[in-house]
Amino acid sequence: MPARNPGIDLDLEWVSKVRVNQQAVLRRAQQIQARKQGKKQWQAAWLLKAVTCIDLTTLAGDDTPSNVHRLCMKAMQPIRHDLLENMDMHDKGITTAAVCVYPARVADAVKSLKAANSSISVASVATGFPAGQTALKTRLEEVRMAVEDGAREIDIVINRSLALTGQWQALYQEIHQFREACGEAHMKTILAVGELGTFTNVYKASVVAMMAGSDFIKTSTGKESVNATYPVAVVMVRAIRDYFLRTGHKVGFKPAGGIRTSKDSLVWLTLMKEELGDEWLCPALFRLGASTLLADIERQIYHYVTGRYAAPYELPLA
Ligand SMILES: O=C[C@H](O)COP(=O)(O)O
Repeated sequence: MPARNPGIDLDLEWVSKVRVNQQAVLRRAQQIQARKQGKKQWQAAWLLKAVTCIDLTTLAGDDTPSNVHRLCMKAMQPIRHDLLENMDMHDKGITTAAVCVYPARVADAVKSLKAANSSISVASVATGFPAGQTALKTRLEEVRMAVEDGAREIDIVINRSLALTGQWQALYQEIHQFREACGEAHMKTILAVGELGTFTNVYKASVVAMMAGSDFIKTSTGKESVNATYPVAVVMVRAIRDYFLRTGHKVGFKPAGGIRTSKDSLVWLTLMKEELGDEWLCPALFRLGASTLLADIERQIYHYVTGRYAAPYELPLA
């Protein structure tokens, strides 16, 4: 893991001067999407890289200890052993980066992973996920409880109301308090970009979140009507780059919500490589928040190894 982002004092001058060129952002996003992707073994290698960056997620009202247990087992062995063996990758320790669950399920995930002797991180959403519309005291307590239960990563949601009304100082203070409540746990800050209205607001919220000490900035909860899109990602990764150039602190990026296909994952990796460079292409600085993406990646790997697509019973997924 690179050194954590300690944050900096709120720089309101930087925030107030931001203007985003919408046409340029849309053009850049189109260029990235249009890039030709590698085939065969190159594609398979990129897909395995994507697997190692997944926060394998379940965030459903009907989550139980047993489906969280299955999720953990899948995170530990994300691709069928014989397929990895065929690619000579079976002894490379390929797992997903983390599992991501609701706070009430953290203890279940920690227990399952510990029993299996796994060091995969448990991440938990918190702070009134997904809307963030509960009292600050409650949101802070939720972070502390998830950490106490063993979460090593906390995905907080921002108070969109503060961002939409331009209360950047109040937003900075809230995020700063969440960071303190996280203690040693890494903090990913979810901007819920689909509810921020403009690219300019997305850029402003990104830099405020980083100034307040976020280790990652994350696009979405997966519950908004618009989640991770490439144009919005261009705005966020440019903010990460600007923050790095000004402060020397590296902040990670996590697109999440609606990322379902292998092709999507390849475009996300391309975006990171082209915008932030190879250094950001690792689980310490890049995550894909996804509940169903892994199924498609495993299917594509199966096809690469066997030359045919698997029947549903051949690749059971958690
Ligand atoms: O943070 C992760 C997202 O909630 C997952 O969204 P998804 O179910 O659309 O993959």
